[in-house]
Amino acid sequence: MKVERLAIPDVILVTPPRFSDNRGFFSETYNFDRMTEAGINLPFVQDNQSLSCEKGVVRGLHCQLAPYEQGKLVRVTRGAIWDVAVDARTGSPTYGQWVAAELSAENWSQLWVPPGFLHGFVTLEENTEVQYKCTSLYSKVSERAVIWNCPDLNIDWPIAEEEAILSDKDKIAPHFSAAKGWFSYEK
Ligand SMILES: Cc1cn([C@H]2C[C@H](O)[C@@H](COP(=O)(O)OP(=O)(O)O[C@H]3O[C@H](C)C(=O)[C@H](O)[C@H]3O)O2)c(=O)[nH]c1=O
Repeated sequence: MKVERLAIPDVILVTPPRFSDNRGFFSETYNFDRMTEAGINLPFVQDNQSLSCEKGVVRGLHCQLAPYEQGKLVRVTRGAIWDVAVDARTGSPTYGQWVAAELSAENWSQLWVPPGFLHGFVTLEENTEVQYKCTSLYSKVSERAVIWNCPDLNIDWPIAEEEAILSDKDKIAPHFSAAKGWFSYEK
């Protein structure tokens, strides 16, 4: 399995092997030993799947506060996304910095977004299906959001603001300054 630590090294891009033949393909999309070797070693308790019908759908930037902070292992089974992780851990040397990767059904890559990060993506194709494993259960009361195009973060989204398709909730999310103290950094 290909493993790449991104510019924020706690965020890891993995690409499991895919075995093709005349019938199609087979892939172990999650293997505990291989993911542990790659540095993704928290237990998962919930699988999520979302379908975004249009190109330009933006979901995020979201997280859940302790004790429900979530690590997420994100993959795309149809279409493509530009997946973003923002370091929200107060005291981190990369606090307020972001990394991104294109995940698609074609490249088969998965992104590990650790607890303490905000997560969001924009779809690059219509009818994009995203599946992700979470290390904590959903807790509506623990959910927090930061506006996707926050000027404090300066994320280089591959779409114009006017093209973004957002939920009502995401349209009114606060700036990143609201995230101070949400998470703390442990070396
Ligand atoms: C996240 C979640 C949502 N829901 C329900 C709550 C709403 O009735 C409905 C849609 O939720 P929401 O609009 O928050 O879905 P997204 O905008 O895709 O949120 C996700 O977007 C970004 C990319 C994330 O990383 C998070 O996993 C998550 O916040 O699903 C549940 O029942 N369980 C859940 O775990």
